Amino acid sequence: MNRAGWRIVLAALAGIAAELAGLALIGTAAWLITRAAEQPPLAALTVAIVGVRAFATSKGVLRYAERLTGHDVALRAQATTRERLYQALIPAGAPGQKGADLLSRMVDDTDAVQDLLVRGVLPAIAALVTGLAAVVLGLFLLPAAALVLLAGLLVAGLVLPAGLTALTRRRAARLAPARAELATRVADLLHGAADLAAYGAGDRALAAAAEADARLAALERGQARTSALATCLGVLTQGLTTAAVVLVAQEAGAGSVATAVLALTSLVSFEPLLPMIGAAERMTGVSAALRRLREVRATPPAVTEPARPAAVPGGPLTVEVEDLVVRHAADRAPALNGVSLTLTPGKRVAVVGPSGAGKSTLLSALMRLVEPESGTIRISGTTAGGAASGGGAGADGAGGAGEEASSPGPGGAAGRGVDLRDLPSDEARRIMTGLTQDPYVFQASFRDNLRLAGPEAGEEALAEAVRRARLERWVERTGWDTVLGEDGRTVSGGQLQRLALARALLNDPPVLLLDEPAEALDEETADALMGDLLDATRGRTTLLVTHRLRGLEEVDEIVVLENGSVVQRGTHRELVETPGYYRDLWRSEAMVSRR
Ligand SMILES: Nc1ncnc2c1ncn2[C@@H]1O[C@H](COP(=O)(O)OP(=O)(O)OP(=O)(O)O)[C@@H](O)[C@H]1O
Repeated sequence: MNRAGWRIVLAALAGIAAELAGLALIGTAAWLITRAAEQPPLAALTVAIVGVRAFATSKGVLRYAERLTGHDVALRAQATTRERLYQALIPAGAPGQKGADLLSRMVDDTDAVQDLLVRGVLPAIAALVTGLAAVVLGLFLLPAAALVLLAGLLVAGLVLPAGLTALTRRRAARLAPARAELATRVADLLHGAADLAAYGAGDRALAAAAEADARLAALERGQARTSALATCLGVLTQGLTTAAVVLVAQEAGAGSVATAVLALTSLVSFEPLLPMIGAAERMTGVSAALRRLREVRATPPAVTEPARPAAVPGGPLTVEVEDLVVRHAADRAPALNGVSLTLTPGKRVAVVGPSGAGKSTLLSALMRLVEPESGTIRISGTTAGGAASGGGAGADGAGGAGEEASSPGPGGAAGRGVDLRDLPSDEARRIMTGLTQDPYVFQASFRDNLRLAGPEAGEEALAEAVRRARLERWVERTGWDTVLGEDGRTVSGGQLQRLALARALLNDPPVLLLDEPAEALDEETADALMGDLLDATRGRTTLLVTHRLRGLEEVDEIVVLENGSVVQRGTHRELVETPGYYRDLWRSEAMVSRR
């Protein structure tokens, strides 16, 4: 048995010992009082007096030990569960559950693991052993009374909890949707407050939330009534069983000492059992919580990690995308349908196309966030194996455009570099990463928000990234250590985009990916940012996804995507002369800027 197993055994033994000490205390005390009433010589009572003291003291000590060991086991189990959950969530592509639901799984559902042990398994074992001990004692004193006690214990320990569980299950089928509905209504109220206020829809939304609240409250009241009734019936069973034991004992002429011992041990043997009725209700929720946790853990990761990871080729890297097909769901058309492009060291490629064309999907595939259905992404360097040197691929002049070298890793094909699928996904993201479509601002200082992309970065590197992202004036005003607000709400869209760009520049990956860097910026700022960005990426292997065409004269190749396929490719000069999406967009941009 492992250490966790031994800890559970220890906690269970401590719980059993504490309950048995309680039973023994009451049994001995009952014997002592009734026997003392018969006024025997003091010597006849000495052992019982010592026993009462010993059981009273040990009961307290054992109860303390039980709480200590039980909670130790439960908290450790909870920590392990949470750790496993994090491990299931870390791999690329978090499971389908999002936001509030995932948070509730992380917090409430993992608490259920603690309840399972502290309120379920461990007390149930102690209650079972105590009940058995009382019945065995009864068998020695008066078998008929023991049978009465056994019947009472079965009603309180099995029938009532089973009945309550069945009723709770039935109600849970209505409670869970009602809870989810209230949570959704409240989330809508909180997150949509501005829109609700803007269109005067706040009262309606509030009324809908109040209705959902009333429905949930009614269901919960019903559940509370059922649970209270079951607890009452448990106490009633305890009283009736004790009375029945006394009657049976008197009927059988058991004598006052035996009657008192039987009556009081019967009464006490119910004590650990009664909380099990309430626990049964909680356990219904616990089993649902455990099922939800299993669901998260069983969610397959978005991409498969290689069994034998290949080494990242060394030197400036070339990325070759060939006939890439990516489908987000089996029943949907492919988001990318046979896309090919090559990024040689120092080359800058822009990907443009209408909304939904598959631009972000292409970046996700390069970052190993989605698994391609077919096609390949190959990475080759100028030297074989080893870690790729970080930053500014091509900056040292090595490996000009089109230059390739073999980099035979264990899973790589010699001569043609390695397939991206043969690299661990975090390695893939170390060599190819950058600005994502929905950058997030953490509730932390500006400095820490930036350091996310370079924990080791010194002050100079931070300042340089800030300067290149044209953020220095804002940082001067707000300060490096200003904590950015919840959900980044103290940051404007433009500042958020610049912060994300600063992160990408600070991280300085061998292949820089930029998804809509000028998104949400006004024309003037967007132009300035794109100008700076194109300066900052000169000589750096870059894939730039953008909606704006201004500045693209500078990039080496432009790829136009439509419906997941490449419909045009070439330089800016070539594309503005060719009829198609690019020329149309270029003309409409020019018309807008002339106005
Ligand atoms: N996680 C996803 N699950 C299902 N479908 C998705 C997912 N991500 C994208 N899609 C679908 O794939 C297609 C391509 O989306 P993608 O985000 O790559 O386009 P895009 O060109 O980047 O669009 P935009 O310019 O609006 O960001 C769209 O039809 C989109 O609805």
